[in-house]
Amino acid sequence: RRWYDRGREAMAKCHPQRGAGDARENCAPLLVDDVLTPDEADALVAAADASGGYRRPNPAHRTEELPAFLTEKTELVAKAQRAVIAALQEHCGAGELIEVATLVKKYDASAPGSAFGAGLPQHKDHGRFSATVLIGDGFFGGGGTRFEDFDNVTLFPAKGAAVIHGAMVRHGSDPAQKGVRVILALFFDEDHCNVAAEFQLSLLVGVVSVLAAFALGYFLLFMDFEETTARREAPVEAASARDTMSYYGRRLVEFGLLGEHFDERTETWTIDTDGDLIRKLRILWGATAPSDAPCPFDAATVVVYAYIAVMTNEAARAKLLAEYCGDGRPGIVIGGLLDVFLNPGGGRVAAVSDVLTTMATAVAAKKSPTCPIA
Ligand SMILES: O=C(O)CCC(=O)C(=O)O
Ligand SMILES: [Fe+2]
Repeated sequence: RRWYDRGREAMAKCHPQRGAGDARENCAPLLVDDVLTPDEADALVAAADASGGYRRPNPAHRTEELPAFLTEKTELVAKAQRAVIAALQEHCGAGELIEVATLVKKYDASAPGSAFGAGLPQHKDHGRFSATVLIGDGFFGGGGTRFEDFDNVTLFPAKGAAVIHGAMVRHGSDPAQKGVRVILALFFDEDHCNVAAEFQLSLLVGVVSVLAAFALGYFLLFMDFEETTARREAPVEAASARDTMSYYGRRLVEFGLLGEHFDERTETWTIDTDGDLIRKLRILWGATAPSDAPCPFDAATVVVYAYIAVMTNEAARAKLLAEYCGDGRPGIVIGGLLDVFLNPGGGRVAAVSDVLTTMATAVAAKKSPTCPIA
């Protein structure tokens, strides 16, 4: 086999992209019993509590999240993954799956916060397939996984059982009225889509490298040495920027978009411009772009859409609009992202704000955004 055959096969298999008609991502919800025994579920909650790694992604929600992928994978998490993957293969026609994200989530009805209580508004997930394993059932009232797209059917797995479904099916958890509900949330995508994304990236890197080689040759032929020396002495602009940590920033961090660039102590994040960010955004774009997105693939719109795509619910959207458009300072966070990404040296803030304002207005009006910068 030629070197690129695997990548081409993966691309063919991965098509259509998420949101473009792969029926499996709309796979109907199903209860799967005995993913873990009740004792194993208790042990997993105890291990999660002992890790001390819980974070609150949104102060308005009484929800704490422990990104299990940051901790050592326990055998219990691996067992749950094997069981739900087998069920997704049987029920939804899934193929070989890879992990997109794995989280332990704790919904505590007595924790401070008000917006949505101890639950999650309706949303779609990352990846193509999702599973929620109930591991802590010390709650009363509410607390089921509700599926808006399926006549609001609400499923209540027993402790150690799971709900599985396609990631594009809208769902959320009704707030627990009393006590604490704990789940293991598992998100998957097809393995060949990962291979396809890597292959597309390698092609892009190849093309860019050839262009860069030509540009370098041209530069070496014609460069003006004196001017270059002068430039080298000019103060070096930092190729990164800092911004105030927000809920959305946290989501980006959690989904691996900003890597290690989050400083817990100062609650600030630093955006890298080394290409890793855009690589991940491209993969995320493939996994989460709105299906009616009219923009052609374009670096800046990818950032905007990726950002909007992580805001999977009404509350988050309202918060975005209030936070970034309501007070006359549109787009601080996303503006910072775009500005750094497009122009590490600075500038371009006004253009960036225009992009965000257009997008945010379209989102608020529930219209599909047109492409302001393509
Ligand atoms: O808690 C639940 O029942 C659903 C969790 C969920 O949808 C998620 O974590 O994405
Ligand atoms: Fe979900």
